[in-house]
Amino acid sequence: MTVNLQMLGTGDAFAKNYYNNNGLLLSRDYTLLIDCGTTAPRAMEKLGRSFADVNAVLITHIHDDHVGGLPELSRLMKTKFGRKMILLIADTLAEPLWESFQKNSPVTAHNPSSLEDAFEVRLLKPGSPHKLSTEIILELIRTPHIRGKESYSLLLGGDIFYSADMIFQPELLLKLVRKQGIRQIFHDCQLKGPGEVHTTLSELLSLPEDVRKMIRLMHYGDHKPQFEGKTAEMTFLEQHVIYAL
Ligand SMILES: Nc1ccn([C@@H]2O[C@@H]3COP(=O)(O)O[C@H]3[C@H]2O)c(=O)n1
Ligand SMILES: [Zn+2]
Ligand SMILES: [Zn+2]
Repeated sequence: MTVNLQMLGTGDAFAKNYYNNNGLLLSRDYTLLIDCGTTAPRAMEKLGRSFADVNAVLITHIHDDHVGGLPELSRLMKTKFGRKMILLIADTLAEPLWESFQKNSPVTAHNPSSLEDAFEVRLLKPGSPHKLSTEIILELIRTPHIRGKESYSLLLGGDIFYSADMIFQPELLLKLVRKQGIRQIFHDCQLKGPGEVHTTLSELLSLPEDVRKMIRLMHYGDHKPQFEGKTAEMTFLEQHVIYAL
């Protein structure tokens, strides 16, 4: 049994050469879209994929590069496929997501009247494993990004960590690897300048070698080519490439 990861994009919020950092978790009987930023519909088109083949969309936090494509996704599902997409979201994020959804929606006569009108909403409890299919089990872990706003990274299958946008958390990463048997880490990475709300490359380089070996970098800026060969054992996750997990 194999689960694959294909990123629709690996760029940060301002990247022009990369689509937003959104991913498809692909298994034999279930496809999960992780985040749906403004560029997600275009990236799906570019990959020749259809939202009709996605079983659910999971949201990590409320920033446009992670949720800006949801109004188009909802509209497409209703008009083209006559149904609603399943939306998986931490219970605490449902209200702020609805506010952002309304802000990102063009005004039409058929705008949804609630999040439940736009999606089949499934609220997830952070800190508990959720079995989505025979091969996909995930848990939301709250991680810091913007002060006062909740954001959730993902534990996939108990041995993979997929960061939401987050401030560097070395203790968490060491605990996941040393105590919880994590063997792969997909991490957001700000390559230049102070991190502020993201983890920087310098911070990730300060981790021990055995942890660095597990890390693939994502959510990077357009200057990424300048950093090839400068990330020690860490490798860049490339958009559109299919990785076996
Ligand atoms: N100068 C900036 C810096 C950041 N931002 C927003 O902050 C968000 C941080 O998380 P993100 O998901 O990378 O998206 C960033 C921008 O929306 C912004 O809008 N302007
Ligand atoms: Zn982001
Ligand atoms: Zn963010």
